[in-house]
Formats: sequence, C-alpha cells, structure tokens
Amino acid sequence: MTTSDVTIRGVSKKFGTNVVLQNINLDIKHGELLTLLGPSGCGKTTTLNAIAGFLDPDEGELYIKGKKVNGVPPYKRDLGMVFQTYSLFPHMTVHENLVFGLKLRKIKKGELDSRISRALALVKLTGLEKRYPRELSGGQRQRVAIARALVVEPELLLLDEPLSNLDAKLRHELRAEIKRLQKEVGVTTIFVTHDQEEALSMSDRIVVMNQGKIEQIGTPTDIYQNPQSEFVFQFIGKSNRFEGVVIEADADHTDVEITEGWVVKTKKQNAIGNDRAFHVGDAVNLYIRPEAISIMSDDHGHSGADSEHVRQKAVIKQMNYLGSQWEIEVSVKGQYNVQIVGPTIENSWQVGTEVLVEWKTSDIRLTKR
Ligand SMILES: Nc1ncnc2c1ncn2[C@@H]1O[C@H](COP(=O)(O)OP(=O)(O)OP(=O)(O)O)[C@@H](O)[C@H]1O
Repeated sequence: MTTSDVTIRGVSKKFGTNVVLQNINLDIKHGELLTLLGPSGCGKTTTLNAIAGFLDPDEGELYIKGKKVNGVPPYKRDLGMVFQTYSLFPHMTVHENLVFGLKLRKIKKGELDSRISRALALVKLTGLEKRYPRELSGGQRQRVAIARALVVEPELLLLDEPLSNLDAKLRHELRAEIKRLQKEVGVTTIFVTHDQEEALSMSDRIVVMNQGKIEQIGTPTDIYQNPQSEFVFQFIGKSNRFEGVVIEADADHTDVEITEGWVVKTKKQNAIGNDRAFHVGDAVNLYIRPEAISIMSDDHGHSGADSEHVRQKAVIKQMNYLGSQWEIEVSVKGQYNVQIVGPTIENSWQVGTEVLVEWKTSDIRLTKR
C-alpha cells in the first residue's frame, strides 16, 4: 500500500453539467506543505472539500494514512481546518475557542491546558487567552484559527486561502509564520491559494490546477523554471510575449522571425512542454520574463545579437520605483512594449532615453500559437 499521507485516485466531480474535477490523481507525502494553486474556479476548494469529506466525489477514491475515506464524515477524518473568513466563535474567548475542539475529543484538563499554551506560543499569542475575537486584529484572529486547528494535533491540516483577507504586510508575516510552524509541528498540510507568490514562497510542492485538471506538480523552482505547459508558464510569474513565425528549423534549433529584420535563434530546450517539433511556417509565441532582461546605456555600440543573446535598442517609456527594484517599460523597434524588472538603473535615465536591452537566448520560452 501507499506511504503517502493522502492519496487521491481518479477523483472526478460534477455539479449538474459543470465538470469541476476531472480525474485528479495526487499523493501527498508525510510532513509536506503542498499547495493547490490555480485561478478562481479551477477546483481547488472542491479538491480540499473532497479531502475533508464535505463532499463526495462522483468517481475515484480518497485515502488518508492508507485508509479509504470515501463516505467517512469530516469529523472522523482527524483534520484541522482554517478558512478564508475567520471561523472563530465570537461569543467565546481565545481560550474557549481552543478548548472547544479538545473537549469534543475528550482531552483531559491537565493536558488540555498545556496543549493550549503550546499552541498559543506557536502562533505567538501567549497572554491573549482571555480576549474575545472582536478584541483582536485580523492577523491575530487568523493566528487563533490556526492555533485552534493545530491544538487537536490533527493528522492533516487544511488551509483554504487563510491569508486572503489580510493586508499585504500581514500576509507576508503570516506566510513565513505558517511555514515555520508547519515545519516545527511537522503536520502534513494542504494549502489552497490563487496567489502564485504565496505558493512559491511557502510550498514544498505545488499542484497547479486549471479547469478541474492538474497541469503540473513540482517544487516551486521546478514549476517556475520548467513549466510543462503554456498555462503554467503564464500563471506563474509575468512574461513578455512576442508573436513570431518559424523561418528555419532543424532537430536542435528553431529560428523565429518576430518582425522583418529581427530573427531570434532558439534551441530545442526553449520549448515549453512536450511538443518540441517546430516546422518552418509555424506561428509561435516567444516569451521572456521581465526579470530575465538586462537594460544598459546605449553607449556600448554593440546592438544586434550573437548566438547566446538577444540584444536590441530600446526607448524608455515608463519607470516605476517599487522600493527594492525598478519596473521599466521600454519600446523595442517602436512597436513592442517590453516590461523589465531589475534592481538598478542609471541616474541619467528618464522617459525617452535610448537604451540597450539584452537577454539570454537560453531564457526564452517558445510555444506554438
Ligand atoms: N456547491 C456547488 N454547487 C455548484 N457549483 C459549485 C459548487 N461548489 C463549487 N462549484 C463550482 O465549481 C467550480 C470550482 O469551484 P471551486 O470553489 O473548487 O474553485 P476554486 O478553484 O477554489 O476557486 P476560488 O479560488 O474562486 O475559490 C466553480 O465553477 C464553482 O462555481
């Protein structure tokens, strides 16, 4: 039998005629923080609800710790859950909120108190036991919700967009905190989010979902650097897109003309996914990430490209200071707006300055259009 904490085999679900999950297969390892990531409506919450037992799949099997759980009610699945909206009992203090689940599990008084102190220490809320939810900030309330989920020492922690109601700064703080305490406690965790940055920064592995299907499963670096589909590439991070046509192709190389006089040489490994056979005349999309582009003053006198680099003259259109870095938009050949993200600029640059932009051909990604 399996060594995974959660195993999902061939799970499908329809609501009326709307197919929401299609043949989902997934193994979640013990102790890992696995994120379900995808756009709104792709089936993340439905997957989580199937694991939790709030809905039964039409087809397929679910196992928790090797035990088939189809038909087993949620309260018998040994889960801790935290949702987007604060699900604390408003008329109970922090302490009482935490006691609730422990009493249901018939935990004795002495152990109950020590578990509550431990859980509150984990989420850094020691001392706030007597407060009511209305006397806490949003971030503190979500911490209590996390403590309440952890205090019962569940086999599995399920987090459904727990940070999405918080402001950006708190979200950042809590991200790091959840990651830390998840590793400290070692509880197998499934985290749902539509925020790619959140997924990349917190997860051991990410499951990218699209329209009820799994597009790719991998570590954050894997997903970012080796996307297996155009959807994953576009969903994870930003990119500049150029439309082009293949004008030369052999087993290893594909030369793409973007516009008259601008040909970009790419290699087989630049292609996204499995369809890497390009032919002369194929319409393609050529992508480059904003952070993969360098920008420099146009006094180097070496416009044009070599086999390893694309290099073009450009004109600065917009410069936005983001604090730790700059976001710059340039126009290439008077017709392509290209976004660049980088840490440094030169003092003399302003809107209208002529510059050079450069990127490595190895950073290009190519798909058929
Ligand atoms: N109880 C339900 N009855 C009918 N349709 C539903 C039900 N629950 C979800 N759906 C539909 O199933 C699809 C997937 O919903 P789900 O909540 O799983 O998406 P999600 O990826 O979690 O999206 P979000 O990020 O917006 O929460 C959506 O089209 C949704 O409208």
